[in-house]
This record gives sequence, C-alpha cells and structure tokens, in this order.
Amino acid sequence: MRSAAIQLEGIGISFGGLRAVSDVSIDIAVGERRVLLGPNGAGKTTLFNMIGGQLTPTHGKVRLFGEDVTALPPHRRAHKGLARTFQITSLFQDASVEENVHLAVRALSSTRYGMMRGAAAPGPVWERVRALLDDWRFTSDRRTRVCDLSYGDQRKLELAMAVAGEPRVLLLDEPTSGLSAMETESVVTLIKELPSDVTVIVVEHDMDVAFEVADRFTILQNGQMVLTGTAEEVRNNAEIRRIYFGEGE
Ligand SMILES: Nc1ncnc2c1ncn2[C@@H]1O[C@H](COP(=O)(O)OP(=O)(O)OP(=O)(O)O)[C@@H](O)[C@H]1O
Repeated sequence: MRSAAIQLEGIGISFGGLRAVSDVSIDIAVGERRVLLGPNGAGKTTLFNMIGGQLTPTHGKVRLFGEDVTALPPHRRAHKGLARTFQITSLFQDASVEENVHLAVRALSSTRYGMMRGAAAPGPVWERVRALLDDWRFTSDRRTRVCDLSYGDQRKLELAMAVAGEPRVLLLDEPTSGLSAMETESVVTLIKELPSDVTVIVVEHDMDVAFEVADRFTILQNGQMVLTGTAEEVRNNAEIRRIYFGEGE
C-alpha cells in the first residue's frame, strides 16, 4: 500500500451547539486524487479548514506524511508542503498577473532556499514565473492587473499560485465554481496534468468534473462520513443519486 499523505483520525469540531464535523477518519495516499462530496452544509469546507490549519479540531488528529500537525498553524503546514485555494479568490487585485505569481514563487524561494526577501537570484525566480505562466496557458497579458482579469482567469491564476509553491498536498475548494464550460475544461486538464506524486484533495459540486479528476471519493452528510469509495460505489450510492441526480424525489 502507498504511504499516506493525509490521515484524519476521528476528527471533529463544534460551533456552539452545532456539530459541524464529527468523528471523520480517512487516509489519503501519496499521489491520490480525492474528491469530497456532500450537500450544502455537510461540512466539506470545515473539514478542509481542519486539514489546512485554519481551524483546529475539537477532537481527533490530523497527520501530514505521518506527522501529527493538529496544532500547527497554516503557515507551518505550508512549509511542510501543504497548499490550498479558497472558494473566494484571494489574489492581490491591484498587482499584475506576473507580480502575483512572482510573490508566490519568491515566498517558496525564501522558505526553501533561505534567500532574503527581494534579494538574491531574481533571474531564476522570474524564469520560474514565466515557465509557470506558460504551463498554465494564460490567455491574457501577464502585465494585466488582476482586477481587470475575467473571473475564470482569476481562478486559474489562483491555482497557478498554489502550484508555484511546489506543494506535495494541494487542497482545492470548488476550483471550477462560476466558470464557463470551456474554463472548467481547462482547469480540469491542468489538475490532471499535475505531477503524479502531488496529492490533490478537491471539494467539487460538478459531478462531471468530480468523476474526471478523482481516484476516490469521500461523501459527507451532516458532518459525518457516509462513504469513502470508488466512482462505481459513488454512482450506486442512493444518497448521492438523490442529491446530485435528483432521483427518488
Ligand atoms: N465559523 C462557523 N461558525 C458557525 N457555524 C459554522 C461555521 N462554519 C461552518 N459552520 C456550520 O457548519 C456546517 C458545515 O458547514 P460547511 O461550510 O463546512 O459545509 P459545506 O459542506 O462546505 O457546505 P457548502 O457546500 O455550502 O460550502 C454548516 O451547518 C455551517 O452553517
């Protein structure tokens, strides 16, 4: 069996009296593409936040490559190779496309190679920025300010920035929400082209996208895991058929 990138051991969290997530245990292997499914309010984003470190579970443990990171803040998890995107874009709106990517690449350089901010090796940093923008096939000019980009290009840019940090685990929260069919297709292609040793965990409502990118699925409902399994098992799950395909209503 492949070793685990992420292990959740009975994690849960309550907000006031509400149990948003309770007792979820899953192992996600290195290089796996896992999609989290479930109706609105099922606890998918809350689970993501506990993996990313934005929230600390009230019970249970989160392990990253075997190490207990339950109490570590997001930036410490980022240093260990975890990156994530959010449902709402979190870009620097007044900066250009290439300046945004430059910031992400430079952040990686300074943590990984011990460079001082703004100093040392600007050449290689800009080379990497250009290579990333080529890989991600940006249609708009690189000097365009983010606030002048289409929503689709903003989502793509966010993904490019998450990838710029060369993460070992990438958490994508609804990467195709609000995108046109064409933009969705290009984001799906980009996700599928990520290096095979990068573990990717995706919250996705679009079932076509989910089936295209996932090796395995985890279904949440009312904060609990109801199934972890293959595409076949998901297709045969009555609850998923009801929620996503409107059957039995
Ligand atoms: N900070 C918070 N304070 C109080 N309640 C919260 C908080 N965050 C989430 N919740 C509640 O926890 C439950 C799970 O929410 P969560 O956003 O994780 O669901 P979700 O599956 O991501 O839903 P969606 O698909 O709508 O994004 C919901 O009932 C939500 O209202």
